[in-house]
Amino acid sequence: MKKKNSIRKIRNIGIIAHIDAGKTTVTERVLYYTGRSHKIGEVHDGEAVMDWMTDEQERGITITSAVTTCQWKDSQIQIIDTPGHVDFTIEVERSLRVLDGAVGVFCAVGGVEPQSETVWHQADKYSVPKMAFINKMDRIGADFFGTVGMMKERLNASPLIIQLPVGAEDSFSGVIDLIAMKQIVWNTEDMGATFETTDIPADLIAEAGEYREKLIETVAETDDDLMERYLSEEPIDDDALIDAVRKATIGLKLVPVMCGSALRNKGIQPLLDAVIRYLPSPADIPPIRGINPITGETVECPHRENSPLAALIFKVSMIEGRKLSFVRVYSGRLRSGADVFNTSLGKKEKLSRILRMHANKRERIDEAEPGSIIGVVGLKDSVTGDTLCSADHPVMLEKMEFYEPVISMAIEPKTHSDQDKMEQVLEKFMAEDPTLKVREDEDTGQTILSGMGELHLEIIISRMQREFNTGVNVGKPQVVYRETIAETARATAVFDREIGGQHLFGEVALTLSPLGRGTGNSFRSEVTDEMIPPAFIPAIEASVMESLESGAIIGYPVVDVEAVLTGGSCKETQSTELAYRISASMACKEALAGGSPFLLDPIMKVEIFVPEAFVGDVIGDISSRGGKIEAIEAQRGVQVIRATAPLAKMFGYSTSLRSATQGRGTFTMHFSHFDRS
Ligand SMILES: Nc1nc2c(ncn2[C@@H]2O[C@H](COP(=O)(O)OP(=O)(O)OP(=O)(O)O)[C@@H](O)[C@H]2O)c(=O)[nH]1
Repeated sequence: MKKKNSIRKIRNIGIIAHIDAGKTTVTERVLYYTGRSHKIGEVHDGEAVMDWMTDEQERGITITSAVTTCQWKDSQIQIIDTPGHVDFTIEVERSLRVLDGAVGVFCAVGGVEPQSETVWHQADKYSVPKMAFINKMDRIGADFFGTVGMMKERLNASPLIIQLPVGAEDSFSGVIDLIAMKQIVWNTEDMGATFETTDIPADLIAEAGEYREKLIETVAETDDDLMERYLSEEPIDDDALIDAVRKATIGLKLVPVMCGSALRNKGIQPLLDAVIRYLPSPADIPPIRGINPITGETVECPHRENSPLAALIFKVSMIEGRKLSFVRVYSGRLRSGADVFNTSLGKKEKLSRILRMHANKRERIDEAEPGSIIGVVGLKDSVTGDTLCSADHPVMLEKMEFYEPVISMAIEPKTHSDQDKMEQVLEKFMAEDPTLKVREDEDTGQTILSGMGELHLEIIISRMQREFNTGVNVGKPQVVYRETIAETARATAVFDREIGGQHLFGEVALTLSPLGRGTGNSFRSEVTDEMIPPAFIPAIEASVMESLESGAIIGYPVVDVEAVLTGGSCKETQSTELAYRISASMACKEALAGGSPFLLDPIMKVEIFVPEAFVGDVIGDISSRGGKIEAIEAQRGVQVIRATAPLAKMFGYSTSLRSATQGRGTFTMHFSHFDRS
């Protein structure tokens, strides 16, 4: 039996980093030193424990949000893998929601690079307390203070140096702990598993003293008690200092900075100690709030075992044909074998197993306490974003997001044997990813994949090929449009025919009128019972709604149209549901064609982060793409340009932004709404 952890001993953290800063290597070392992973899988050997998807290894990006639990001293650290690419911002944001703190890993040579700027800003948006680890101190050109400077400049962070590097590049041997005022030097023979704590060498005493003074001064500025003691020159003990650093970190006032070299096995153990010391436990952060779906009231879900259950599914994976849902428990306990209520689905689901995910094994546990992040087997219909709770205390933790797949791509199996595999693999992907849609094109019979962006679909295709050995031919990515009408149009259709020896009759008169953008479609009946018997109205409504799925121009779904059933007739013995369905569909198609139909573009909400000097060029480029600038504001040292732009004009934008900003600009892009471009 696993030792039970008190909630104060849990740390849920994410590691945020620019591609190549060493996130995987740091994570690997953490798993190694915490004793759960027995072999260090170097990234370049393709054996890293976290990066188990082939695609990630080849592309060098991390796209899963799996969680890995490890034990450090008497605490439990749960590492949530945060993906870093813009096309996956929904995944990034979802993982930022379930973690309580983050460690930013920076390369001591490259410093703060654009991609980490974006994720850092997102973490700021979610008020996530952070620490920084300046990695690769062994590399030529490693510059600890330069990187700290960039944290101020580019992230507008308030770094708090709590360690100094000893030596640099080849001679980097360890760190000076400015709180304990000791030197830590790593042994090289045992992969850095052991280290020695010594007095600070004479030649570094002055520098260490100076930085300790700065440390106390900076922390004192955030803490009145400490400031008083500092000003009256009272001695400040380590515990008081640690306590004040912890408060300032959790209060988002300071970012403790440490350093090391993950590859050379230096700096990881103090980093783990600092995660426990300075980053919050679930009990240190304000309780999450949800909505009671029945009353609409706000419900607080404190991290307490005796509160009603509230848990969030933040990722679903199909592993070996089984659905594994990753869940964060906020309130109450999740018990294996128990029924839970899925608020989003409005029904009960059975939990068959709860698994604690370690790097190299899954451990079955009977129950999960508040603050736990675990894998759950048995939830059949639940998807990412759903809330689990108890039926007598319903709560919805996350607003249902409305995903609009905006890019589609036709795919077909390469060979006959790929056909069946393709269907199975797509089914698996859809179970994992609520943003992926698959349908068959009625005219061509091709399978059409739709998703959130170009890269999203590209990754799906390459996973099909590499992980599942399923060959597919793919078409060009296409924008998914919507259709609507510009003016009111009326149509009457009569179905009057003999089918299978029976005479069928139905007459329907329909008026379609344009509605405001974003209203959706609606249906209303104005007919009397004599014109059309009420029993047939639901069938007519269903048929009209179905017909609106396919517009008159290209066949994209029709939106923002009001359909009014204005007339019709019946014949007592001949009118049937089928006849009304057919006539309603005919009338709808005719009215759509007569209402001056036009296409609506997916309009994207674009957020671009750039240094001041490039703002003019970026605005010019966005405007030439038909984009509209909504706001420009300074945020933590960079300019944030918020704009909307039609997706069709945003293909290849990342390349163009990179070249316009010497690689400094980054952006995120989300679907906003459909409109005329
Ligand atoms: N010299 C040196 N190289 C390092 C260090 N840490 C990581 N590396 C190397 O840097 C490269 C990138 O490291 P990763 O751990 O894959 O970086 P990452 O941030 O996970 O990168 P992605 O998976 O591409 O996002 C690898 O070749 C590592 O071996 C370090 O401390 N010193």
